[in-house]
Amino acid sequence: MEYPRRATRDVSLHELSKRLAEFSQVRGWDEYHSPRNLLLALVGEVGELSEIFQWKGEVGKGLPNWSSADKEHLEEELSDVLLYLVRLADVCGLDLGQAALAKIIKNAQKYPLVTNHNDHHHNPEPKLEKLNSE
Ligand SMILES: Nc1ccn([C@H]2C[C@H](O)[C@@H](COP(=O)(O)OP(=O)(O)OP(=O)(O)O)O2)c(=O)n1
Repeated sequence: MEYPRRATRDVSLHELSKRLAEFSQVRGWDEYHSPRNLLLALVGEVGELSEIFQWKGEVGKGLPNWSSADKEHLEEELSDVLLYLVRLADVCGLDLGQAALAKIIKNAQKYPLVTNHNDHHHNPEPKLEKLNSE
């Protein structure tokens, strides 16, 4: 695949869930896709994802100097993690998209924005009360 890529349509977690359910069903894999097995598979893929960054030192945003092949490999491992995560939530009967939105709201309540009016021009970045209090 070439980089940078054209933006295409948005993909929903529901769509991924449906595609994964069908993928498993037609292969007769449903009995193996238990919550525990999927969790272990997820952790295994997180390990493979970590290997890509292992020993590299800090990596710049946008992955400067990475080859297309390296970026494609990263895309595949990120996808494996996402797909097992989405499948895990689905077989648990949970709506991961709604849960994640609810969690973002909860996070915002836990870490409210604190605007420092006196220092606005010097430091326009919003401060996190939680970090300041630590
Ligand atoms: N029982 C399985 C096996 C695989 N997959 C799907 C989900 C993952 O997206 C991908 C994982 O496939 P592999 O276990 O073959 O892992 P890799 O693609 O990482 O291959 P490799 O470990 O050889 O790099 O296939 C699945 O849903 N259920």
